[in-house]
Amino acid sequence: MSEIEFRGVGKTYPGGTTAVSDLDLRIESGSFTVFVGPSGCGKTTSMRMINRMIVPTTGTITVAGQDISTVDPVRLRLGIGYVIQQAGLLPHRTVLDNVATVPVLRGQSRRAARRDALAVLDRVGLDHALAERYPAQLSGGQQQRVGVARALAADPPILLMDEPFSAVDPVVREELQAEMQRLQADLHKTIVFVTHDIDEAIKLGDRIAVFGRGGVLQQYDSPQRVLAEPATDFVADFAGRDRGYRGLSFRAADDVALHEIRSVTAAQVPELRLEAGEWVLVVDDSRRPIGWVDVTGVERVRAGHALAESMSAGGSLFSPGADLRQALDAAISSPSGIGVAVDDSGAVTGGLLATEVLDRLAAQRSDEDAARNRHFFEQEQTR
Ligand SMILES: Nc1ncnc2c1ncn2[C@@H]1O[C@H](COP(=O)(O)OP(=O)(O)OP(=O)(O)O)[C@@H](O)[C@H]1O
Repeated sequence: MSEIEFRGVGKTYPGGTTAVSDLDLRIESGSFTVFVGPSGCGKTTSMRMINRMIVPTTGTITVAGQDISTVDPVRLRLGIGYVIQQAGLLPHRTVLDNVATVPVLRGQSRRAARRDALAVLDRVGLDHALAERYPAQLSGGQQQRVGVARALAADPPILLMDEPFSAVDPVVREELQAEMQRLQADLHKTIVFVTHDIDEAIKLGDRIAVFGRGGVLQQYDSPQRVLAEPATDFVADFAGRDRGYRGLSFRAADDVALHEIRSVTAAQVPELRLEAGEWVLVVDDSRRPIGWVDVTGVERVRAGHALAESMSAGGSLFSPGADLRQALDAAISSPSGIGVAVDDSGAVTGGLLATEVLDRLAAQRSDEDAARNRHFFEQEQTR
């Protein structure tokens, strides 16, 4: 068990800045908790008080029921992995030795620690070929993976992650987020993750703690509830005007209708007879989508231009198990207005329309509103 609890915790720095005010928070063992909020609202300070890098001014923090102010900080930190932005790797040690650092410090033989480190590299999706490189010889995303591997190597029950993915580009960031979700599904660590990005918080967190100015906790709730029922105007503002749209990611899209899509292979494109405004999907031999063509595209191909230059790139795809947000994204990012649905192998299974996705949303919401209002009318009658 590795539950973390803050009771009446405050931190005022020597200069007089109050970074955290009267924080009460219980982080369940095995949960993924995200501290989110704008810059300077005390997220990092709150996180660093968990491993005693920062000492609170008031209040108590317990880990697994034990007041951490009574635990030797070195011993405490052996059970708490820590991942930071830019990975914080030792520049003069190889990837493998970086990952093996803490186990060696804990007394494991170097040979055994290096062997185990290789297994951890597998866990975080890093090729063994990278093991003997130095950090500077890796991409930003690879460095972050090494940072995560190093934190996992000692198999600590708790993992603290301070903006670990904020310095990498958006595509790599999504990959790292997905990797984290996969890892957590396997490992069930108690993870505390700091970010200022509400989308990252919603994606990763089982629970989100939204911090506001002066380090005041505004809401501690599931991502769904932070979006649907913001506790304060600050949370509503921070979660953004498009929080209704973000909330679509919690709605299943399995009942959205799929229509047949008109599709051709690349070889068939020159034969197409299209009206203005008509679109046809180009697929490969395994029926995987390549792009869309309209009448202009077909004319360009006939005039001898390469197909790749004549097509319009497809939008995002709608995969099995995806939610309403992905369904709507697929439809509105497609040049034809038709979202492309694919199966697990990536082959086209049909098309979906934005208007029908919105109809599904309206139907789901009207059921929920009816259920809420029924309760309201019952209350009226019993008065
Ligand atoms: N060592 C320090 N001495 C004095 N003030 C500090 C110190 N560390 C942080 N602060 C101040 O405490 C407040 C909270 O900082 P903290 O880093 O916890 O916020 P944060 O929410 O993590 O912000 P960011 O996202 O920018 O890292 C800020 O006003 C900051 O300037």
